[in-house]
Amino acid sequence: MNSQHAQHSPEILVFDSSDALASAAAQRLAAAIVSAQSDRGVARIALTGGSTGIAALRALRTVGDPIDWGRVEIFWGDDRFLPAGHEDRNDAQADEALLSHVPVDAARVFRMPCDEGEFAGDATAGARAYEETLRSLTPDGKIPELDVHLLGMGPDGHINSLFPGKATLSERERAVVAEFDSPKPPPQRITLTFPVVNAARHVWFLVAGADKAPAVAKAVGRASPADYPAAGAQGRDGTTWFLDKNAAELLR
Ligand SMILES: O=C(O)[C@H](O)[C@@H](O)[C@H](O)[C@H](O)COP(=O)(O)O
Repeated sequence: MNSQHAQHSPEILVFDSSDALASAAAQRLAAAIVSAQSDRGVARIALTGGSTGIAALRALRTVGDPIDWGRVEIFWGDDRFLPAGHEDRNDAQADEALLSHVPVDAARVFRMPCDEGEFAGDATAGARAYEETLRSLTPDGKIPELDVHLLGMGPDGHINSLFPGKATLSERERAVVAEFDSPKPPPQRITLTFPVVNAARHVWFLVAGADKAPAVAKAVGRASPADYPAAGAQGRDGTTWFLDKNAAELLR
C-alpha cells in the first residue's frame, strides 16, 4: 500500500462546547506525545494559530504532566510574516498559551522566520530557510514526519495559510512556501504545503463555531481542495475532526 495515498475515514468527535473540545484535544495530544516519545524518542508536533488551536494549547498546560517536554519538537503549520514577538504571530500566541509555561527545549522549538533581520521584506527567503531547517533534522535531508499536525480551519475552508484558489495548494515539491496575498490579514505568511501536512501520522482539525459548519460539511464530504483546502488534508495513520456542536451542525 502506498501510504501517501491511503484514505482513512476521518474520525469525527463532537463536543458540547469549544472548551470541552479544547480540553479533549489537549488530553489526546498529551497521550500522543507520550506515545510518540515511547516509540521514537521524540515527538514532533505542528501547531496551528486560531482561537480554537490556541485554546487547546492553553488546556495542555494543565494536562501535560506526563510529557517529557525536553523531547518534544515544536513546528508551525503556518505563521504570519511579521516581526518577532508580534501579538498576531502564531508562535507568540503559542508562547503565551503554553510554551512559556512548560520546560520545552528552546533549541527544539522551530519558529517560522519573522519579517526582520536577514529575512526583512523577503518571505520567500524565510520559507526557504524554514525548509532547510526542517531538512537539517533528518540524516537524509528529508522533511521530518510529524506525529500530529494540528489544524484550525477558517470559514472558507482554509488550513495553515493554504487558501481557496491559491497557487500554494498545488505545490508538490517545496515543503514550505510564502503567501503574499492572503485574503485574511496580514497578507504575507509562510506555510507548510500539502506534501508535509499529508505526510504527518495524524492530522487533527480543531474547529468551533456555526460559521464553520458549511466548510466542515464540504471538507468532510471531500469537496475539491481547490475550493475547500481542508478537504485535501489527511494524516497517514488517521484524521480526526474535533468539532463543537455548532461546527458539526450540517454533518447530519
Ligand atoms: O492564520 C490565520 O489567519 C489564522 O490562524 C487562521 O488560519 C485560523 O487558524 C483559522 O481561521 C481558524 O481560526 P479560529 O480557530 O479562531 O476559528
